[in-house]
Amino acid sequence: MADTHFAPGLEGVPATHSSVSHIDGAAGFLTYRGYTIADLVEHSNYEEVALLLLDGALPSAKALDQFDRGLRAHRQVKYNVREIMKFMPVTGHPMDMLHCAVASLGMFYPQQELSDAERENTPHLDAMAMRIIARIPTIVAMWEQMRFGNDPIPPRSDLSHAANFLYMLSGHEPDPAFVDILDSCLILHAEHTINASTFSVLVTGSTLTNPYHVIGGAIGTLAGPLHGGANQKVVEMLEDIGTVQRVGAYLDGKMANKEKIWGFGHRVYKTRDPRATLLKGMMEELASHGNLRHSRLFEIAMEVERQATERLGPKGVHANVDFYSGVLYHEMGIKADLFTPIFAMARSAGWLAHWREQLADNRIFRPTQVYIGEQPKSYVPVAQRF
Ligand SMILES: CC(=O)SCCNC(=O)CCNC(=O)[C@H](O)C(C)(C)COP(=O)(O)OP(=O)(O)OC[C@H]1O[C@@H](n2cnc3c(N)ncnc32)[C@H](O)[C@@H]1OP(=O)(O)O
Ligand SMILES: O=C([O-])CC(=O)C(=O)O
Repeated sequence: MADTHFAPGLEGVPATHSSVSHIDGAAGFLTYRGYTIADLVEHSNYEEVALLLLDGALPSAKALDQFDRGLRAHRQVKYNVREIMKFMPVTGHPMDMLHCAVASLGMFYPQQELSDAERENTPHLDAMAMRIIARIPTIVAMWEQMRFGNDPIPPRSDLSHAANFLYMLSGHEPDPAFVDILDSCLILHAEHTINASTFSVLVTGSTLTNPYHVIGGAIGTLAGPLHGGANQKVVEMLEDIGTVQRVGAYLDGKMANKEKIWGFGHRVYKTRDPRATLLKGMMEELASHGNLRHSRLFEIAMEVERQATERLGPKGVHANVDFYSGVLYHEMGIKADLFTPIFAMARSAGWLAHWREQLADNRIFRPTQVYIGEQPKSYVPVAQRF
């Protein structure tokens, strides 16, 4: 069979119609439902952006208030989820924990797959989406306490989504500057067209399975180092480089061995990812106040970006969203293995918006393949095989 239509990694192949977000990869431009990410970071907050993604339009004050109250009211997870988490090895990666814990939420709800009536019932789907967005931060923050032998810190309903997460992570009143930064990071990570994890949402959702499987699968997909897992790798790489003076030799070694530079390159952007620009700007803003705790890491990051862009820019390989996010989280005192779970917290809104879009016009995903195996032949009994 001819393989003229085969595109490895489905590069350039449209998998769906969508109105959730749009990327101009040549210009380095990203919009959610028509609004630029820069505008949303400046004027909005994560709660509003999540609802914008889910509903398709900026909400009225009443709708936003209702959604926000819903998020605050559903932060608690059932005691049984905590019991399940108790059996997970504390040495496991938080993304593995999150994958299991989110999938397990489906067992605490009556239906295992969506009936036709449920699929067409918008308020029912809205409620499921809102509850998932509300609970992922709780699970991540609970784990941060539980893995060090502490009791989870109960969520607070008087705090915003970002503030409550930071509070639950540490048990301390969060620094308002860090709340603002995290809120902006959540906005910037909330959505990104048909990336690998969102594609997994479309495929899993198209079978009409429950949203916990859909989001669990997406979390597993995001965890990989070629996707969301790169943010942890970036900070590990910067630590490994250690000093600004070592950047050149480090990059030369990587290039010579044909190894990837973490946080660089993108299937769609052939210029700098606009989210990297905004994240770097936030780090510069923090630095301008002169009290960065980890300025060394930021200086190394900037030098890696400068030198890696000199080497890889001509190929269209530039810094992506994962390059500066970890440096920011590190500055906020967040551990490196929580960077990708924070990405998942944010992306849950985009995933669920695509899940809703898929259900509204569903057809099961079932692509084909180019068969390159053997033609039919006779079975050979084991005694006659060499
Ligand atoms: C949230 C996100 O998912 S953002 C992406 C996060 N992932 C990373 O940062 C991991 C590092 N980056 C990568 O592995 C890739 O750039 C990906 C996975 C993001 C995109 O992969 P693809 O679109 O398949 O790009 P592909 O691997 O074909 O790269 C094209 C060329 O650029 C090079 N290249 C791409 N990324 C990098 C990199 N990070 N370091 C060095 N070279 C790179 C490739 O070696 C290839 O070179 P060649 O044409 O000489 O063979
Ligand atoms: O779009 C992609 O392929 C990966 C990405 O940047 C994201 O998911 O945010």
